[in-house]
Amino acid sequence: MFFRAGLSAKSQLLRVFQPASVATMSTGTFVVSQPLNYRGGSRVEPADASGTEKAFEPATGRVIATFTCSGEKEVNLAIQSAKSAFKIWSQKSGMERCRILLEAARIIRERRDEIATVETINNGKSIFEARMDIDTSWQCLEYYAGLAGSMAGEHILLSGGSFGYTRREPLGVCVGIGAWNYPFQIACWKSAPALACGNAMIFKPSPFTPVSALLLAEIYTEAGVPSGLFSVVQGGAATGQFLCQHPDVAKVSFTGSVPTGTKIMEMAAKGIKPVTLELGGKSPLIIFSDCVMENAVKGALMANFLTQGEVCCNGTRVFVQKEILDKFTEEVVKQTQKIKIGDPLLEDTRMGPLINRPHLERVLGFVKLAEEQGAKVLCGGDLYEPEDPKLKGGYYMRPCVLTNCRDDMTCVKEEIFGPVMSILSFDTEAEVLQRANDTTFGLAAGVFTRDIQRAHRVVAELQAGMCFINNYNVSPVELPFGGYKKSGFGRENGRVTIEYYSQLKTVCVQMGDMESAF
Ligand SMILES: NC(=O)C1=CN([C@@H]2O[C@H](COP(=O)(O)OP(=O)(O)OC[C@H]3O[C@@H](n4cnc5c(N)ncnc54)[C@H](O)[C@@H]3O)[C@@H](O)[C@H]2O)C=CC1
Ligand SMILES: C[N+](C)(C)CCCC(=O)O
Repeated sequence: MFFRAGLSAKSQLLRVFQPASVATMSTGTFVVSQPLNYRGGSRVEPADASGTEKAFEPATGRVIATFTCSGEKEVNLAIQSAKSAFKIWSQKSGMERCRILLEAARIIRERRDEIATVETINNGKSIFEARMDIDTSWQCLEYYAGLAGSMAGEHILLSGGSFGYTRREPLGVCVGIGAWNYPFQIACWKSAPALACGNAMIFKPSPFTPVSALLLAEIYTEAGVPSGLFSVVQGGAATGQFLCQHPDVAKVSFTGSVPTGTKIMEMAAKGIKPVTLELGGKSPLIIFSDCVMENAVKGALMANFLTQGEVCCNGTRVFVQKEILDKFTEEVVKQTQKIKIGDPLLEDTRMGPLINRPHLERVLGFVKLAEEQGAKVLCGGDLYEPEDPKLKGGYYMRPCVLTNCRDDMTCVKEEIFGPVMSILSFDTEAEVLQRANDTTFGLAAGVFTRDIQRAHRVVAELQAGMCFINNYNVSPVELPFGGYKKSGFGRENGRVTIEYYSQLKTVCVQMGDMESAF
């Protein structure tokens, strides 16, 4: 088995990368038998349990791992171990941390295909996309490695030669809680800035996708972080609560749904802990009639069908200016029907299965409801049955384009988190802006137009944290990402995220004798 679970830290250091093992991986073969918790620099079985979970291969419906959810004792042990590691790590200079993070980035790059393969097997996204995710993962580590050495405070002169200065200090033990749609990328987008700032991190993946975070933990160890600095605890809501409520946890960074985000914030409020919340969305994509049609069509597909549509920032409300509605719709349907669905490990597949059966049924339910409410299904929205017999138990559907949509329909108001695009038409810029902003979410938005002034005028009015002009769903790690309104707050990526993983200490220095009111 290619998966090097269970090797000691030492033998991992001696490990030689074996790309041949990746080549032998195919859909329907992978099983994980090693522990999926990572603490103190190695894989461990949790010290106590609050139930068990099964992880699936969505392409086939096979169980690939059965694991124990961590109880309070295990969470406490992980926090203890993180606290010890924090003592060592936080004393290192930024340049020392930089070197280790760069080494981790290098290892991820070297093992890109292997990590992408694991991601595809456990999540279902195409291998083509998974490789892109792994690229934005190592790029994130590289980016924060670069910033680690240049973190600095200010020096402020005061009267009489006195002065003050500020120190940017780490927070301590941070918790990362992830969703299942970008398991490895989320773990990197949270841990890279956390570690760069001198923190330790305990990461809890979604129980649907427990596997790839372990590879990251092993890579950090191999790169030289102190043992315990990055730990993985597995489990669902109960385990997450133990983490969020622990008094020794300094910060929680969460990616997931709005209802869970609310609970996380409530728990953090009790301990006065800062939180970063990356929540859901129902983002607008506005296509003006003066767009470059070919680009706008590509944009609409990128905005809706990456990772089977299971993307928080997807532009699922596609507003098209009336003059080009028919032409645009025809072209979008044509391109959507060409998307190759099937075994996600095949090189030419562009859409794999959804994450699990209940989610597939939920997404199909949204399509049915849309039809009942008057929308017209132009393509897809039904089950896809691959010919390959080993894929029969998988969770596939055809990507769907809906037209005749109205703003009050459920498919236009609620996050579907599946491959379902709703097309709406509009007349004027003022009208589309009002409709685009008429949502409690505010994660992302997109505009396609050739009119440069209109593009900037429109994005200035859009109530969304991440706006795209003439592209969509690209993720340069240099750019901050995060939401407005109920899509959350705090940011991931970009320079600003340093502020979310550090705290500012002010030091006020008296040079002469001090004065007193007494
Ligand atoms: N803004 C963003 O970057 C993203 C947002 N999302 C949102 O996430 C949702 C899908 O992801 P899911 O994993 O189903 O979301 P979820 O909110 O059910 O779970 C997310 C994570 O929180 C954990 N969790 C659940 N209850 C908890 C509790 N009470 N305390 C602590 N942890 C708890 C889960 O085990 C999981 O690891 C979508 O609705 C989407 O809107 C997903 C990906 C990215
Ligand atoms: C990588 N990207 C931009 C397509 C999505 C990132 C946010 C998420 O985790 O859903």
